[in-house]
Amino acid sequence: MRTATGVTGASSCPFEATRTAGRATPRVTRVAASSDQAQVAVLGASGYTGAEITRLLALHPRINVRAITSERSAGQPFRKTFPHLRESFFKSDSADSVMNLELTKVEDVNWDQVDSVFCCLPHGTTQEIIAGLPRSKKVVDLSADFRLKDVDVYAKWYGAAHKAPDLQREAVYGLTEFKRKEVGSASLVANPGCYPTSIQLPLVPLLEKGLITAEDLIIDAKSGVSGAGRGAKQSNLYVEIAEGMNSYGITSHRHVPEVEQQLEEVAGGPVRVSFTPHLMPFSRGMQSTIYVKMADGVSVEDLRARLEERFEDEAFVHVLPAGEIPHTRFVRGSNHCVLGVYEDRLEGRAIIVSVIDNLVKGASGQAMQNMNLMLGLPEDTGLMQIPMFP
Ligand SMILES: NC(=O)C1=CN([C@@H]2O[C@H](COP(=O)(O)OP(=O)(O)OC[C@H]3O[C@@H](n4cnc5c(N)ncnc54)[C@H](OP(=O)(O)O)[C@@H]3O)[C@@H](O)[C@H]2O)C=CC1
Ligand SMILES: CC(=O)N[C@@H](CCC(=O)OP(=O)(O)O)C(=O)O
Repeated sequence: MRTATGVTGASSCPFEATRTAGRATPRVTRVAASSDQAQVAVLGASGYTGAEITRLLALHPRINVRAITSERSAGQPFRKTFPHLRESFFKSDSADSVMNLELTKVEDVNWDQVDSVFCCLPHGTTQEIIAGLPRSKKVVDLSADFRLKDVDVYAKWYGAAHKAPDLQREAVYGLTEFKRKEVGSASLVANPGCYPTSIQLPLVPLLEKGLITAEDLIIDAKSGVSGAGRGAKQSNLYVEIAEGMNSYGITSHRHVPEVEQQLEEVAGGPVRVSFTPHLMPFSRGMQSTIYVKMADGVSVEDLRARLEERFEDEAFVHVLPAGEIPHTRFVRGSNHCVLGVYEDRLEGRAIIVSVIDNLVKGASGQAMQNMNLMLGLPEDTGLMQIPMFP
C-alpha cells in the first residue's frame, strides 16, 4: 500500500476480483486517468528496455515518468535519443511529459519527486545503485542482479561476490503469473530474464503436477538481437547478424541457474536443464522449443489440458489448439506468450513451443505488470497492446 500517491492496495485490484469469479471477461481492465499519479524514474531509459518501458508508460493512465537516465546521453532531451517517442505523437501538452524530460545521470535524479523505479541497467552495475536508493521506493529491477537467491551460485555464474546480499535475499522473483501475492507486497522485484520467462511459463504448471520428469529437460531457445542490449558490440552489427544465426553460451549460459532455481521451487527436488540459446537475425522476438519426457501414463493431451486449465483466466498466456504452431509474430510488440504442445516421434516424449517478445513479456511489459501490482492497480493496465503484423 502506498499512500503517497493515493494508489490503493493490491487487495483491491479489480482484475483479481474478476479472475476469482471465473474467466476474466472482458479481458481489458480500463483504468481512468486521474490526478492520482504514481511518479516513476526509469534508470537506463536510453537503452532498449528503457525505451520500451517508456513507450508503454506513455499511455499509462496512472503512472507519470518524472526522471530518465543515461550515462552517455545525459543532458540530452529524450526526444533526441528516441525520436519515435516525440511528444506530438502522444498529443501531450503537459510540461512534465516524459518526451520533454532531459536525460540525467543516475546520481542527479531528484528522489524527492519519485516514488517508484524501473531499473533498466546492465547487470553487475545495478546492485550498488539499487542499494543506494532510499528504502521507501518501490523498485522493479530488469537486470539479473537480484534473481538468484544463493550468494554462492550468484558468485559462481556472475564471477563476483554480490554487493547487496541482504537485498538479494529480500527481492521477490517476479514471474507475475506465479507470484502475484508476493509481488503485490514487495518493495524490490527482480524481473525474470527473457529466456527464463519463456521457459518457465509452460514448465512450472507441468512440473507442479508431476506430469513431466525434472531431470530430462532440453531447451533450444532463439532470441532477437535486441536481447543483447543497445551497447554497441561488433558482433551485433547488422552486417554480422543478418542472413545468419549462431548458438552461444552452450552449457554455460547464466540463465541456467535462474531457470533451475525457479523450477526446483515447484518440482520439490533437483531440476537439470540442458539449455542452448541462439542469436537470430530479427530485432525482437523469442522462441523456446522445449523437449520433455512425460511421466508414466501421461499423454500429450494431458499436458495441453493442464496448460489450458492453468492459463484459462490469464490475460497474457495462451495455449494453441492441437496442430497449431506459435510464431514470434503472434506476440510482437505485445505482452503475450503463446504456447503449443506436440507429441514427439520418440515414445513418451513431448515438444513444447513458447514464444514471447523479449522486450515486452521478456522485460519491460512484465516489469509494468509487476509495477501495476505493486501500486495496487489492475495488472493489465496499459498493457493490452495488440501484436504487430508483419
Ligand atoms: N534486452 C532485453 O531483451 C532484455 C534485457 N534485460 C536486462 O535489462 C537490463 C537493460 O537491458 P537493455 O535495455 O537491453 O540494455 P541497454 O544496453 O540497451 O541499455 C542499458 C542502459 O543502462 C545505461 N548504463 C550503462 N552502463 C551504466 C552505468 N555504469 N551506470 C548507469 N547507467 C548505465 C545505458 O546508458 P547509455 O548507454 O545511454 O550511457 C542504457 O541506458 C539489463 O540488465 C539486461 O540484462 C532483461 C530482459 C530482456
Ligand atoms: C540475445 C542476448 O544476448 N540475450 C541476452 C539475454 C537478455 C536477458 O534477458 O537477460 P538478462 O536480463 O539476464 O541479462 C543474453 O543471452 O545474455
